[in-house]
Amino acid sequence: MFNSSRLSTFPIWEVACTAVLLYAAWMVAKGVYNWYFHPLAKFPGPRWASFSPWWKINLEVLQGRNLTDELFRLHAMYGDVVRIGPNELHFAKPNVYHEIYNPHNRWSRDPSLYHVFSISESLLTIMEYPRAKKRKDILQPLFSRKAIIRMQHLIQDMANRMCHNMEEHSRNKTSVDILRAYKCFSLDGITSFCFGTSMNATDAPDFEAPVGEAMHASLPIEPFLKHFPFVKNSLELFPAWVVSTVQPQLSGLMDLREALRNQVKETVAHPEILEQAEHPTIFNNLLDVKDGGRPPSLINLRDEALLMVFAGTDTSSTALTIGTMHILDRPDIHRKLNEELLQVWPNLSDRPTYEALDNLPYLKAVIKESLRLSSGVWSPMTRIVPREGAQIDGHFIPGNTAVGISNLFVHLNANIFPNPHTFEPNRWLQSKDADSESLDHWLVAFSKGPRSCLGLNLGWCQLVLGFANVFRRFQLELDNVNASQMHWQECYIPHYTGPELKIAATPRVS
Ligand code: HEM
Repeated sequence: MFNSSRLSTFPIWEVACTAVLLYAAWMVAKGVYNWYFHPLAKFPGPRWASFSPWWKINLEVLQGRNLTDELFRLHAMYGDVVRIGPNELHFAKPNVYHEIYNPHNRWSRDPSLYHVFSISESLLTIMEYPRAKKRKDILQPLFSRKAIIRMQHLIQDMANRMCHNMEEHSRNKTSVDILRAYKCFSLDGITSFCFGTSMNATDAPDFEAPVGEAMHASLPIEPFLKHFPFVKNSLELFPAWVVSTVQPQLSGLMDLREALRNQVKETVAHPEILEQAEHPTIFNNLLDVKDGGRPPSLINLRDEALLMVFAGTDTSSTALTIGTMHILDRPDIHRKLNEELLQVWPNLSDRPTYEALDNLPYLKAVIKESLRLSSGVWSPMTRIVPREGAQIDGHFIPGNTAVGISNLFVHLNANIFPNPHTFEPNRWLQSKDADSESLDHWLVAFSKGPRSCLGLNLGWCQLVLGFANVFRRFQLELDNVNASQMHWQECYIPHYTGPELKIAATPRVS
């Protein structure tokens, strides 16, 4: 029988206090070890950063600041290598980028950064290289340049739908929120390309598509979930409707999750759907298992699909937005781009091919400059040094250390890119003598090495068709906002937090 008197005599407070004290003592002992005896003890950096992970939690979660802003300050104080965690180093010299992210380094991803992106495994979140390579080899053929050229009509179709919605704005005499427009364009392009079904976001009035809005709303939670993974895992335990009721701004995201889960379920139950589809999707590749291997689980397939959406939507739309805002701020660049587009696209009712547009040198320079200033991922993409250790920037780095360098340290380096904060496409056109290094070597928005972007060709195609369609088909003017007012927060990728980016877009007649 239940004995309540036994419970009342159980010293619950004493046990709790002892547990807290033991935890605190363990933290202090570990902190002291980290300061004085850890293999990274000789590397400079803020004292509390090496003591415990709470230095980063305080900066990113409690103060809500960008780690990369702090990194620029720290490197100015401490030099080229800074210890920014008990087990983490950040480097500042651009050439170190190619020491860490290069084809020969098969280093694992750092789970403490990447675990946040999915509950099961997807290409981005498989930490070890050999298993990631297997998954990448399966998906790669779908994302080759040849495949993108073959399926360019899918992206052009989304560009048409975005332009129709912009025309609607013009008829209603309202300006277009260009960030939202590009997000919808990228989202629809990726979902239609990867899964064979579009989310129809480009058709949403004012480009306010629930899925796009939900993705935008969910991103600022990333720094918190990164440090407190159990919260992310417990979100998965609740049905979608519960999460949507408690957090209504996440309802679009839950819808997307459900839609992809149902699609995956349907596809697995009826694989003949794949044969009937108009074009191959990631599911054709993932479910086509050879050599007696096992296909990924349902949840695994859903997470792979979700990650495609997250990896490709914001990265492409941020580059398009940053480029567009800067071009409209600079009449000389705007004029030059329009003149070039007019040459290959003289008749407005034609649609030049992706290959023809991709051959335009000035458009290419505009895209590279947009990628440079948007930079793909902002947070240092940490990798784990193999057990035997490695030489980086002339230092011996012990095995199992997390190392990284943010893309921003390459793209904003004034020696490589003079006046780095200025949008200057011409810098990509200046001829170089045969011996000098091409500037392309320093364009790292898609990262480098074996874990670099799978969707590079698709992303590039979205930029080419996005810029070409918007600038050729519309006369554009900034509506009471300019490029210097843009504001971005680091949530692994840049997340927009500034004023609405409104553009008056009038359809051209010829
Ligand atoms: C302008 C557009 C894009 C940029 C700048 C970009 C940038 C990047 C970067 C920097 C990484 C490395 C991330 C890391 O190591 O932490 C990455 C990886 C990845 N990206 Fe992209 N991306 C773009 C578009 C896309 C698109 C359209 C897709 C697919 C739909 C995509 C899918 C992926 C995937 C699956 C990975 C993981 C690759 C691996 O682990 O091997 N990306 N991307």
